[in-house]
Amino acid sequence: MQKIKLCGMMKPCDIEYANRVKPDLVGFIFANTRRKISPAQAKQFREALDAEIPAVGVFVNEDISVITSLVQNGCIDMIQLHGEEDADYIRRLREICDVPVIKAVKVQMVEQIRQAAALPVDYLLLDTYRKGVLGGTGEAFDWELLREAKIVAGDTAEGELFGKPYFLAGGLHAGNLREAAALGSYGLDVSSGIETDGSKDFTKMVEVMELVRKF
Ligand SMILES: O=C(O)c1ccccc1NCC(=O)[C@H](O)[C@H](O)COP(=O)(O)O
Repeated sequence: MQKIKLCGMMKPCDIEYANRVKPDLVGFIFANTRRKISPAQAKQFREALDAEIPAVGVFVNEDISVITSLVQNGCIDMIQLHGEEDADYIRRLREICDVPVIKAVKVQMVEQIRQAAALPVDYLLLDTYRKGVLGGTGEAFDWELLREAKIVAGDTAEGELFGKPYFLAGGLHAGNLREAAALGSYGLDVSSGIETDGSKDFTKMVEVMELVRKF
């Protein structure tokens, strides 16, 4: 069954919703966007969150010491790098933090995916490129690029690209999830698609989870 990550938990009620709908992972944003939460909020959220649901900290070119402190304080269980973090940065981070790492790729061409897969990370997350926007665009990228990547990579393992399990992200919502799921990723990542007027929407979270659990 494909994993589902519900990203951008911003309020205590979002954690209550997550505990009820039980995604496989949730995301806490630490990058400078409207979804950013503080380390103190992350601590509170992690304590309130079902112990079986890993919390993924999402960062953009962050100081390694900031990430390390959040891991060591038990605020996050996984790391998602959403900026221009290179192999050297990731190696230094991994020397200190013994948790799984996801590298986001804002897909404009297949070669970017191949290069990201060569990094010392556990998972890839394919997201939408939009100039000047760090993430959470609410827009899908051209999935033809993913179909092309699958042919070029020639992986035999389900859910992998160039040997790495990958999440499909970017503009997913109840209306396009079936098509997205059929592309065969390891996991699906939804943020804007479970929001109304910029806040997480319990009804949309239920709808998305029910759909994904049926595929
Ligand atoms: O969501 C954000 O605000 C964000 C900001 C900076 C870096 C990453 C961010 N989101 C990371 C995610 O994993 C999102 O779920 C992913 O970008 C998809 O978002 P959406 O298109 O809104 O579903």
